[in-house]
Amino acid sequence: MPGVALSPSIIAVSDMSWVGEASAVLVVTPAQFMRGALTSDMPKHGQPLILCSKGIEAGSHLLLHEVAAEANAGSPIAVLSGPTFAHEVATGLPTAVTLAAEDEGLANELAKLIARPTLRPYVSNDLIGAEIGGAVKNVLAIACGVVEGAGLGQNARAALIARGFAEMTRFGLARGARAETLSGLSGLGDLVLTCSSTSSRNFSLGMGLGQGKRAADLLADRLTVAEGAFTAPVLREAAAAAGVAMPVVEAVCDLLDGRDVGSVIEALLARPLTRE
Ligand SMILES: NC(=O)c1ccc[n+]([C@@H]2O[C@H](COP(=O)([O-])OP(=O)(O)OC[C@H]3O[C@@H](n4cnc5c(N)ncnc54)[C@H](O)[C@@H]3O)[C@@H](O)[C@H]2O)c1
Ligand SMILES: O=P(O)(O)OC[C@H](O)CO
Repeated sequence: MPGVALSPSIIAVSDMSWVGEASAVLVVTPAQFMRGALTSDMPKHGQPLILCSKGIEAGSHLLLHEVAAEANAGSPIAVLSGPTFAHEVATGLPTAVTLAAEDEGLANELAKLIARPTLRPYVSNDLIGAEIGGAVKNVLAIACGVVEGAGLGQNARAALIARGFAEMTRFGLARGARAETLSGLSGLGDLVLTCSSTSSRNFSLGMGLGQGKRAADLLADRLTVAEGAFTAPVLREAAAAAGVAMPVVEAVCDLLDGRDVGSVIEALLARPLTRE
């Protein structure tokens, strides 16, 4: 993040043994590397792990708090998620987030540690809901970027946000999330943010797909992660396993697999009419 100075209270180190000095650990590797980072690299001192990454593990279909519990048994786990473009948080623009932990006492303690005059955490004990909102919205943001890139209009984007939220809710409820978490900051809040801005890496990946570029070329050019590209195929499998229909997610998978935009949109619109 060029041009943004680190707070003097943050010390950047490359030696993981420093983790022992911390009162809590923010875990921020891309989702698919979280198990590896927690298993092999990190000394285990039993401090709370605050998971900030958004995704579902490939193969196991586990949410990241489940991955962390397996990789680092004994550490208390919390999830920090919500509408948080990093450059806005870093420059002190007002931001609100969900901070979830099974033990609400822990969530309250961590909220005090993390809160700043312009960063306001709301606590929850619904880890599943907080994680599913963040993981699913990344895939839906790709879809909204496609709409922008292909010039499909603002009606289409609003429809995708609303129907995408219906998919997020169906999948979340099937996996044990609470509806009010999905309609809160970490679900609907983050969905609205990432579906409306080119600051989102997922949205901008979708824009490229909508302009007819190949997913492999777009991903090869990136310096930072667009999690939705990795979550989409995992989510498609996990939704099938849970018996949940997610047509927008399937359409994103088809586009990432190289199908052309016109035929994917046509197929999405040609599905049988149904109840809202
Ligand atoms: N950037 C944001 O605005 C933002 C906001 C909220 C949540 N997130 C989530 O945070 C996570 C990380 O996002 P980011 O923007 O920091 O991504 P990034 O790609 O900029 O950085 C990820 C970090 O993980 C490291 N890393 C990459 N591969 C690794 C591996 N195999 N083992 C260990 N470390 C590895 C990278 O060196 C880098 O320091 C994602 O899940 C993202 O969805 C990002
Ligand atoms: O740039 P994106 O699409 O990864 O979005 C970043 C954050 O998840 C927004 O909350």
